[in-house]
Amino acid sequence: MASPPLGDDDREQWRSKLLEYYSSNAPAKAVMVTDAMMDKWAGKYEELYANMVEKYGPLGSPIVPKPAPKARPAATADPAGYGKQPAAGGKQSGVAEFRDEFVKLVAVATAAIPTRSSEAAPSLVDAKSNYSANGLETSTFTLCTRIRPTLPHEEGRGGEYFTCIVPGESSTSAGGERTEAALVLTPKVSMTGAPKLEKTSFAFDYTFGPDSTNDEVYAAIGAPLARRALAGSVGVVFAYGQTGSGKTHTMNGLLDGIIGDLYADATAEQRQIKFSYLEVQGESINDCLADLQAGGSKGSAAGKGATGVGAVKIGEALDGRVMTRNLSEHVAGSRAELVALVGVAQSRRRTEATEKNDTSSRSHGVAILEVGPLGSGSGSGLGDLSPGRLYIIDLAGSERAADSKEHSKARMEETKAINLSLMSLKECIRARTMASRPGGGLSVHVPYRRSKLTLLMKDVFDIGCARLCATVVIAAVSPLAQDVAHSTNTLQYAAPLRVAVGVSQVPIELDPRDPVLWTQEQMCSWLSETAAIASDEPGSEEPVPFDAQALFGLMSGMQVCLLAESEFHKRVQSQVPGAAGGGLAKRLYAALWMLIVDAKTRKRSPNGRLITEAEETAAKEASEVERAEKQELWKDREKQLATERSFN
Ligand SMILES: Nc1ncnc2c1ncn2[C@@H]1O[C@H](COP(=O)(O)OP(=O)(O)OP(=O)(O)O)[C@@H](O)[C@H]1O
Repeated sequence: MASPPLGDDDREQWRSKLLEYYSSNAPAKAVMVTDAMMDKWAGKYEELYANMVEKYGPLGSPIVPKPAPKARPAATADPAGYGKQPAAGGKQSGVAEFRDEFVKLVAVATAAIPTRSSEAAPSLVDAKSNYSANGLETSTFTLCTRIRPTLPHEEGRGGEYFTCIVPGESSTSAGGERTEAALVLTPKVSMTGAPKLEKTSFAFDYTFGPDSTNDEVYAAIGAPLARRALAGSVGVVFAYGQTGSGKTHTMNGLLDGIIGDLYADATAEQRQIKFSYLEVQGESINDCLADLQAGGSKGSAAGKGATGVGAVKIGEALDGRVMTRNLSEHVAGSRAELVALVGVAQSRRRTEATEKNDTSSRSHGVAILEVGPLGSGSGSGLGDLSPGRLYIIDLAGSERAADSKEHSKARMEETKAINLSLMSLKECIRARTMASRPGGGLSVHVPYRRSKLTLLMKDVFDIGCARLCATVVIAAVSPLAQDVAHSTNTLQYAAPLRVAVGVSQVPIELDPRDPVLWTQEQMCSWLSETAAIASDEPGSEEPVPFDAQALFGLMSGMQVCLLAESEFHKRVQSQVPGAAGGGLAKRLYAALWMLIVDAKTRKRSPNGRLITEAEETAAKEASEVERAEKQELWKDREKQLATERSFN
């Protein structure tokens, strides 16, 4: 006969039953059957038992309870923070339900924006030209945004596929500087359930709207950069934004136009155009043309992906220039050759289908064009013009955590690497912007060495960089409400980078003690003096005959600083053979190295002025005095406290 069911007041019998249950189905929890627990559940033992069965299964058939889902840390797949903001709309916000109302509200809001003149965009880069106090042309930053059109497959999809980002009004400052806004009309559903638009305006040097063509973008950005490259300066243009926002479309248009202009130039015959293409994936850099012969013909099998065949090394030279090792350069004799090279390089870039783009670039693609005179002594009449360089950078698109949720582990890692490098790019942009503000300058640290991508773009971020560099940043955005959070994020980060003409440039005081800046004569006289001092040192043999002019006479300070140590030794020893020459070369090279390091680490005030040694010593002494005064004050205070305590 079955024993009668236990009543809730059979405390000890319930205790045994619970112990038996836990020992069978969840042994680790058996210790929880204590008096306190029995007290807590007094009168409700039946309910407690039922809860246990639901959680751990019937007696003798344990089930393992599912752990509570853990929130995925944002840093894993979304370090750029794109996933933090909820997308506009979605089921929660109800934007899609009010689509028709929102479309009407956007139409009303945009009707109020004055129509723009139909003139083509001005040459934006030239408009930013500026001259510093010493009369030298300064580097420029030009900041644009491009709002792509709604794509055919997005038309008629309903829901949140409606436009909410448009070109806004243009305005001209008292100083005559013109800006153009990108207007974000974020759809929101109020607490009372009413649809409303939240307006945010971001100022750019120029806003290219959905109707702007690649030709228009080229005329404003590409043509002036091509002219500058032909004149021997450096230009960098990069686009960033969400995946599928139109970066590749824009950069390809720019590259096509620039190539056309370089070969259409009247002096094209006397110039040599070299092309390289690399892709950056996290910390790996791959040469996309590694297996091609110089003429563009194909060699062995191509290495796809940023490993193996075309692995490129990147670092900084003594004079601060960014140097690449193992990156092939291809001389393109004609426009057709260059177009073919570009085609090969781009076809090798890694692409994948993403939530937003079927052929999404999953690496940062960097096209480098070098434009120089056709070899020395060619009679080109181009003189000693140093080669111009253009970096045309098509960044991989950022993805929100929500958009990458279906990715495999490898793709998640890839997204993480892309977002991390974009995050360090953003940090550099932010720091560089702060440095451009009055009072910012050289005291702001721009962490461009933190990632390979930003190191490659050193000319853009190095505040102390003496090279003339025209930088153009294009913030690429989708116009759709569906993407509004991500687009706002892109605009938000880009907009502060716009710096007014005349404000951005910190006049850099040239350091007369920096050997990189010395003339041939200065370098030769320093080498002669240092060699004489070296041979006067105690223990040195007879003074060694050393003629710096004969060895380094035709070289500028920078050229001598760039010599490899072995080459430096070879030259000195060609004149002073044996151990004496070896010792001299060693001492001279070490002294030169010290000068370079000193110059690189010399302190400057926030306005860029060099701090003299006397000032540095005075500042140090002043801080010692201040510290001593503080210590005295502190001692007085302690005495006072001790007295107060003795009274109490
Ligand atoms: N201004 C434009 N006019 C017409 N079509 C455009 C425009 N911008 C982008 N598109 C189209 O949108 C799609 C996505 O553009 P694109 O591949 O350039 O995006 P992306 O930002 O480079 O994306 P990802 O970062 O994923 O590589 C392409 O089909 C492209 O042709």
